[in-house]
Amino acid sequence: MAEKMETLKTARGVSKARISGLARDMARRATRHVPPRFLEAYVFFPCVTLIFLLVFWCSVAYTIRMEYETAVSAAAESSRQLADTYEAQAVRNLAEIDRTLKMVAYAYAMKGDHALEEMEDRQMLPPAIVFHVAIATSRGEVIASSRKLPEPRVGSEPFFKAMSGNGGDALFIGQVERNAGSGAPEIVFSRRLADASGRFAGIVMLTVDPSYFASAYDAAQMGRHGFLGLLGTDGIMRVERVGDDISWGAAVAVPPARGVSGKPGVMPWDAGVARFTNVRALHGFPLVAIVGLSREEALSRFRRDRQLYVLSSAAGSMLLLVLTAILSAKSWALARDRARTEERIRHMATHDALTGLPNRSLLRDRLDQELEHAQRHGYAVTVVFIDLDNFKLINDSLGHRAGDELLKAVSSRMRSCLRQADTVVRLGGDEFVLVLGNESADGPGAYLAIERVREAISEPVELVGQTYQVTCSMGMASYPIDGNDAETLLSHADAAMYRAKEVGRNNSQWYRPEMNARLRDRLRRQKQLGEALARDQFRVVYQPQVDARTRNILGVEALLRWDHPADGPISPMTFIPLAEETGLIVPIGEWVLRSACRQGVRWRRAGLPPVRISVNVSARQFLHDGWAQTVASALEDSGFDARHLELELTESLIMQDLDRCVQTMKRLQDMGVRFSIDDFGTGYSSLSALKHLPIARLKIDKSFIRELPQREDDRAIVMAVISMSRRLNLNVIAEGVETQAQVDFLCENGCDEIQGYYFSRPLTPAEIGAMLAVQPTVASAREDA
Ligand SMILES: Nc1nc2c(ncn2[C@@H]2O[C@@H]3COP(=O)(O)O[C@H]4[C@@H](O)[C@H](n5cnc6c(=O)[nH]c(N)nc65)O[C@@H]4COP(=O)(O)O[C@H]3[C@H]2O)c(=O)[nH]1
Repeated sequence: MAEKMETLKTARGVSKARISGLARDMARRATRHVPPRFLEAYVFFPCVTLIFLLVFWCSVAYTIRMEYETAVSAAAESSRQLADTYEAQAVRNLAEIDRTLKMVAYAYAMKGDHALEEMEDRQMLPPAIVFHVAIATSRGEVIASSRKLPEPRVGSEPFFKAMSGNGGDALFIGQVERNAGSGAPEIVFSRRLADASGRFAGIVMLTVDPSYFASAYDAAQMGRHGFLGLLGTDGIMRVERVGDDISWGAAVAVPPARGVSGKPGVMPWDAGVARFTNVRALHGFPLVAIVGLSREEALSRFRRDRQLYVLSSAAGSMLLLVLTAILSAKSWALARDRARTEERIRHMATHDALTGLPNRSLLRDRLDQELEHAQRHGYAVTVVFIDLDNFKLINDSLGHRAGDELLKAVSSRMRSCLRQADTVVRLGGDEFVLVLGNESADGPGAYLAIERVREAISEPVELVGQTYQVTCSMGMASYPIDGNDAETLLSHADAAMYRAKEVGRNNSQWYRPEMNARLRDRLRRQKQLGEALARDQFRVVYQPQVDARTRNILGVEALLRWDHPADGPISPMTFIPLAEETGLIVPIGEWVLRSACRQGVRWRRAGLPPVRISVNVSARQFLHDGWAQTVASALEDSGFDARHLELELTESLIMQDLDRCVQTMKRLQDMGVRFSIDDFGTGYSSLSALKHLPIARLKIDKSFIRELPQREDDRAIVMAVISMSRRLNLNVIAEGVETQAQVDFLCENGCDEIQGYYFSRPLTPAEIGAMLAVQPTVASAREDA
């Protein structure tokens, strides 16, 4: 039974503890699986993407570089091959021209003036459409020409002058000149003619259009900006061709004999256009062949490919960046949600779900921090244990929802009357702990704060439409006086709180060393109390309630006794509050009720007159669901007449929840059960409320009887209660009557019944049986019945 009670009592606490345990577990698990920050997808993806893009663009740059070098070397190679071809072609053409001049010179020596005519007839001359061959005398008169047009005199021409002087017999290649007759540009190749004695006899000339030497220009290979040219070693360009443009006569510096260019550059004849240029000195001729390929054209394909490559790579990179951004954004959102969930779980693990206050698991952290701070700066820290006095009752009677409302209200009041730096913790149930830090060791701060909290808690609170007042018991322990560490301070504050409860609730107690021993005792008692029912250590004694006039026993009050095997009899004043607090009063009270009912039946069966039995009922019992059912079952099981059963309720019990109380009372009244109000005068019963209650008797508390008849105010109260009962048509009984004077006073003032040591102490059932057996009549009891 005790176990069952403990289970009932802690059911909510356990489930809350289990929830917060679960939350802690979830928090642990959640944090255990959290990857390091750099492995979070929203960091990892961009990093991997950036590294990938870096590598990718390095490889793009490398590939472009390689492509460029391939394109450059291909262009250089192409330029070299073209130069080879051009060189060979130019040398062949020049050699042909020179051979023609030599043949004409020979024929002139053999045949005289008709040599040219004869060679022409024999088709020994190159095609006249391109080449013109002529012979001039030593005076410069043209005496034979393959050209039909009359040849001008050439005596003044530079080539003639050059030949007529000491020119030797080498081939002379003139500069490009305009023909005096036709105006067409021409290059004159000439050789010296000598007479038999070797004197200058004239010259043989071959003129050709300079474009003849540029005809090798192949636009398919050289593009529109390729360069093809023949440069005289005298620095005068004989012909140069760029695309379709042919020109001559430019004076440029003569390049090295064999210039091979692997790289593009701008040569003196290039007019700013960079080219892959190859220069070849023509063997045996005073000429240099030049071939140049425009860099722009040679690398245009590479440039196109490069652009395409860069654009497609950039597009790919952009796509990748966009995808990464989307993934990262999603992952970031997920991570943020997860972080919020973790935060929520962490909060759940460290805070109480109902009140939002820090819970037990955070208490140690906060307290340790405060102590560390206090040790460093010489401050005091006060730990306050708080337990609401009537919480269990309100929770049981008004329901959990009202209990929750009360806890929330109390929590926010406590929070609002403390500093931000102070900690308010809900341990579970109706237990709270305050940690008041930063107190100067001898200042009044903690006292004032504790008083503020006590007052705030006891402010009236509205629950299910009614106003209630809740008080609390507080226990305090301070660093450094009462302990140096969290463990000690908490246990000392707890012990002080228990002391506050013992002293009578609604008060606060500072820790004193002897409290610990008391607390240990109390816990031991609590455990023993839980086992007492099962070990059959309880018994019930009965105290007679006698008629004030006739002194006949009208009823008996059932009073519980606990015979502890080791400690002897234990007073109900000690163990009943403990049983109420732990909830054990419910099964214990039921046992008393059943015992009393059974005893009543036993007396009847023994042939004794019927007697009223009053049973004390505590609030927790009475407001417990199913109490009426328990009474009905006790009556039925024992067969005791309900009309002889009286339940003693206290004023405070009734006032806790008047409506509910009235409801239960009415149900029991319908069965025949009666009620008396115990300890009348000690509470604050509303008289108008009493009028509506199905009450048979008022019991004047013994505290008003003790000093009767001497004390005036007690006299006044007793008389007032008796006269009020008269008016309300209620029976009055005085308890704790010990003296004749008290009896006289009560009788004189019309008290109906009397209970007290004056007549009898509480007795065993057998002793009561014996008393009843000798009693002449039990008129009142019978009347009542
Ligand atoms: N000084 C003095 N005292 C007298 C005199 N006559 C009777 N008493 C004592 O006064 C108490 C009367 O009970 P109570 O007011 O209901 O007060 C009771 C009642 O509140 C509680 N109690 C006892 N038995 C039960 C029980 O079965 N159920 C519940 N709920 N409470 C119980 O324990 C309290 C104390 O019970 P007890 O120690 O038995 O103390 C009894 C009784 O022994 C007298 O002339 N002078």
